[in-house]
Amino acid sequence: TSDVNGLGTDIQQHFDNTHIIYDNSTDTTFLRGRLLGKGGFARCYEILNLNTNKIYAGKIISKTRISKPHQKQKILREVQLQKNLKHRHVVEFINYFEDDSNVYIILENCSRKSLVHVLKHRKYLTEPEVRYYLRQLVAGVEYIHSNQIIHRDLKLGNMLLNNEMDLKLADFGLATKVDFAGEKKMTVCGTPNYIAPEVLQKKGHSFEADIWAVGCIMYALLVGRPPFETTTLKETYLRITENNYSFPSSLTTAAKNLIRKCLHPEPTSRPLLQEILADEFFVCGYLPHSLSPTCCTAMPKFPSRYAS
Ligand SMILES: CC[C@@H]1C(=O)N(C)c2cncnc2N1C1CCCC1
Repeated sequence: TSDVNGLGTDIQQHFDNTHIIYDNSTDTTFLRGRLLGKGGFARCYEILNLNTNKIYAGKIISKTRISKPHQKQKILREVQLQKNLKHRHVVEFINYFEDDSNVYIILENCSRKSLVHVLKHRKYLTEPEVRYYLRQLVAGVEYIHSNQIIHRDLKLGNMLLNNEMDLKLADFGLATKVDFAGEKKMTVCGTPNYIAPEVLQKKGHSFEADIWAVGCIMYALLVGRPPFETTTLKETYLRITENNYSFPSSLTTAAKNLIRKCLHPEPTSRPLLQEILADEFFVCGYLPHSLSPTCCTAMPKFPSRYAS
């Protein structure tokens, strides 16, 4: 392939011009690139903005798949929630447009995929790495909660990494806006991965459901598997309602204590986001302010003066 638009042939080869996407609302032409994966109704692709030569991630949903009004509403609500959010640790919403056959959601590109991929390579992470990722996750969740939004599907697959290894919170498909102080949501349309007991039991839920998920994420990053994982969904749900999980002996006391607080069955007994960052786990251990991309595939050796 010749270097037609100065991108360099290594990137150029990802984009063939058989898939041209035109956004007439901004008079912008995109090339559709390689498939990144599927999420819900959407097929996700790298896409290249030919006006700016910048690469984005595009969620492309065929209109045939959202023929029923409530399905289109779901997409529009996701866009509505995400489009006004602007934070270093929340995926940036770029644009939404439609053509005859698809709707398009253009988002910030996260070239290093998600923490699912990191854990696939690494099995489990060191405590300093977990502090590094959790600090950014908590910052992003703090921001969306301050905008009255509950994410409701925090999980490793929605924790994406850009080229600089910054964590970006993604996928507001199950998110909801709290309309008044003290409002309790009664239902979720979809199945959250790290679902909290109060959501399962339809007792009314709010921001605390995201804290439960942060506890599940912290456990999964340190142990290499989720706290309530079993072979069937029914058994997993039973363990969640029974609060039945255990720690491997490898975990430090500070890590176990923080996870235990986040996984408290009573939502109001769980820590606030600010309390998580002030917890002994964070304060009494080394928190790297940057992480090499090699940590996606190999265990880092932190300077020995930073014990754990
Ligand atoms: C486009 C969907 C999703 C996403 O939201 N962003 C921002 C993203 C940004 N960059 C790469 N991938 C992204 N993904 C992946 C695609 C498959 C699963 C999640």
